[in-house]
Amino acid sequence: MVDYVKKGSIQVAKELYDFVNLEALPETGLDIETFWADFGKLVSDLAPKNKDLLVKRDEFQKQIDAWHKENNVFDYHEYKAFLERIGYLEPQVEDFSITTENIDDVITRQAGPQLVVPIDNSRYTINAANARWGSLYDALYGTDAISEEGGAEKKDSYNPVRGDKVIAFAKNFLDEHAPLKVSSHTEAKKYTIVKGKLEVVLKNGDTTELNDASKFSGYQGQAEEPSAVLLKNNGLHFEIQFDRNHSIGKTDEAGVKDIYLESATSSIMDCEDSIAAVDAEDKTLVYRNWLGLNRGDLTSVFTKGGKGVTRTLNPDRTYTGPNGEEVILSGRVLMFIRNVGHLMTNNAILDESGQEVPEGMMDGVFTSLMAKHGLLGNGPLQNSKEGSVYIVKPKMHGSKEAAFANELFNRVEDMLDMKRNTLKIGLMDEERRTSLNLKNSIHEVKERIVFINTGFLDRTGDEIHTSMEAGPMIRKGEMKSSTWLNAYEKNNVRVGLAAGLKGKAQIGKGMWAMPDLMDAMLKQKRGHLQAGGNTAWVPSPTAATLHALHYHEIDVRKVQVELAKEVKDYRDEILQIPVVENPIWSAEEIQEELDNSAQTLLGYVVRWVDHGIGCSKVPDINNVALMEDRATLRISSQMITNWLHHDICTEEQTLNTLKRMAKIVDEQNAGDALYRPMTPNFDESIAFQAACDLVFKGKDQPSGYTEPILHRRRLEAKESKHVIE
Ligand SMILES: CC(=O)SCCNC(=O)CCNC(=O)[C@H](O)C(C)(C)COP(=O)(O)OP(=O)(O)OC[C@H]1O[C@@H](n2cnc3c(N)ncnc32)[C@H](O)[C@@H]1OP(=O)(O)O
Ligand SMILES: O=CC(=O)O
Ligand SMILES: [Mg+2]
Repeated sequence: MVDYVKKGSIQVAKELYDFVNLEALPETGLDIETFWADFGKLVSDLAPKNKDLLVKRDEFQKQIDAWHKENNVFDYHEYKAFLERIGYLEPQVEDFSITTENIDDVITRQAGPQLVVPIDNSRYTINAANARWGSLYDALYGTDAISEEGGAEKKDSYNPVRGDKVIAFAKNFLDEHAPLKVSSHTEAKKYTIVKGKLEVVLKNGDTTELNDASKFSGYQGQAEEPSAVLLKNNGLHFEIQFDRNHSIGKTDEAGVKDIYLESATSSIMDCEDSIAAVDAEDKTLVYRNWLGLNRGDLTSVFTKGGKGVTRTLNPDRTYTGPNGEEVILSGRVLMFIRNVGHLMTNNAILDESGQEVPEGMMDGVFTSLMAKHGLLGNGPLQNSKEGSVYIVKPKMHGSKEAAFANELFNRVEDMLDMKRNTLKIGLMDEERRTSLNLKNSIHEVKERIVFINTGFLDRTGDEIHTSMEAGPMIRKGEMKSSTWLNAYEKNNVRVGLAAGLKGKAQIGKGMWAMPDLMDAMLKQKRGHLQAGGNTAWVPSPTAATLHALHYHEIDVRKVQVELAKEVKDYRDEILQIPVVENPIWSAEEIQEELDNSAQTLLGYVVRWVDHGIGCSKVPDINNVALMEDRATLRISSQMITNWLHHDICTEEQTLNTLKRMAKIVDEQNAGDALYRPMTPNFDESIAFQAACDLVFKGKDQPSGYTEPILHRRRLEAKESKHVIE
């Protein structure tokens, strides 16, 4: 039973109410009574509009379903005309340019990795905030970016053969991006600063300097024996660090102990798909962490390797510049906060008729309130130098929903006494109706937009669900190379550039969802920059450091200049539905696809429902660890639902597959003492029931979203004490 406090027209769960009154409102200049009265008014004014937008989504889906049922023979021109007629495809607004102001340099002047982190985990969240800088040596040594061939295996103790490979890679990086006039960094014996210039004494006694002296940006320590030299390339910094007493530094003739890269320039603190927040208790934790991040005083105390660790936010980094001036660089990422979308409600607050209020409205108000502490400088650190708050809004369908977000943000600014457009918006392009109407959607938020991003995972889920009645979908692995997806990626960049995002806003690319495959990421993720993305998502700080290498290789500003010349309307390609007309899959192929989706689905859902963990590394059937979140779950559940609906597989086969895979997932988790197996009593496992719901009731889920089922089942698990803390 939730303990509520009645406050005017609304009821607020006591835990959240106390937190807001005692921790969040003090020092903001806002009055408690006025705040809650304004919140009640906001809900009564905007909740009905929110509801109407969701009704519109359902109406479109019903119309599209009916059209496919009536039109067995697909005629593209008729299909498109139908989408225009019902308003799903909107008439496009005239050309325009965005006018956002007060944007931090990270967005306007830098291209770099964007790290996403579940905000309910303070340890990871602080780590993400500090991931602005990362050790290249560690990132290479600890991952498959360096192969184990030739005796370079990772061992319990330091393996010098592997270490040498790491150093060779890193010195090559220096030669590529801060080359010397003569010779190579591998030949360096000493680095010194002479008359504001970097001088390098070589092993043969000669002295050389940087090919491009302007890359030298500062140093730490003494000019004649610096402890770090700061360099810059393509707008990103890196440090060569020296210590002749360090275990690595003493093996290097120049005393180099590491190379530190500016890594994640920005980070997304996620209240959405990577967390499980279903009630006031969970939401309070989320908001409390965000408050600490904005004040700069968030701390996490934990045990690692048998040792107690207290993790705090890093300070800025200070250097002496080439002319003796002080140079200060941020020690932390620029933080965005991803709110939830317009779909869900949460029982943390009830409206005048006892209904749960829209969770997106709660997030809008509370995440902005917490950020106000940063704007006012209430703590030791500040996020934005420009006085802006960066909110990512996911899962919006079309321009009317973007307009609604804008209206909500206006109202929140008024309520929190913030200047108009203090709240910036990152618009996720991850639903079909937004991709098709992207220009109009950007137009609705043109004074506050700071990023668009192709959330291709949710977008794939929406692709499957929207065209559920069109036929059986191609296999999951084929989606990435399909016509619609490639056109969607290109369209996002093209529309963004045409709307003037270059130099004003990020054009972001999606997540690298294989956190352990760093070699593959190094080989593939430069494609995001070549496609015009000036940021792209990574799942971990290590991935951020390695992905940063791509931004040294490629100057995205130049790529964007070229891409901006292209004039093309991709919407006809985006509308190519990825169905198979005459499926000829063998029984083995069908079973393989089912096994694959069922395994990752169960592996993710069991941790969500029983443990409240919203983002997990789950092995697929080939034992590759995949990052699973609600968006990947949306794909796997909708995939199976689609094949069931089109009789590619049977209910019995699917249930048997789920049961068989549950056993495998149980075995994979056998080492976890807190794990609650799904087998053999399937009926008693709430997690297994959730998985079945997602698949067998998947067709009826709004836009194929997984949140309604997950939330309901997690609440059930919490109530029945099936929860594992
Ligand atoms: C479609 C979408 O919406 S994508 C966006 C949602 N996805 C995400 O947010 C992905 C975020 N990533 C994660 O949650 C995690 O990296 C996972 C779940 C994928 C893997 O987590 P784990 O199995 O614990 O990772 P692993 O054991 O390899 O590494 C743990 C270490 O890395 C750190 N770490 C891992 N991921 C992150 C992260 N995203 N941010 C900060 N630190 C991280 C941890 O803090 C920990 O270090 P510590 O012990 O010093 O604290
Ligand atoms: O939010 C990201 C996605 O791919 O979905
Ligand atoms: Mg998404």
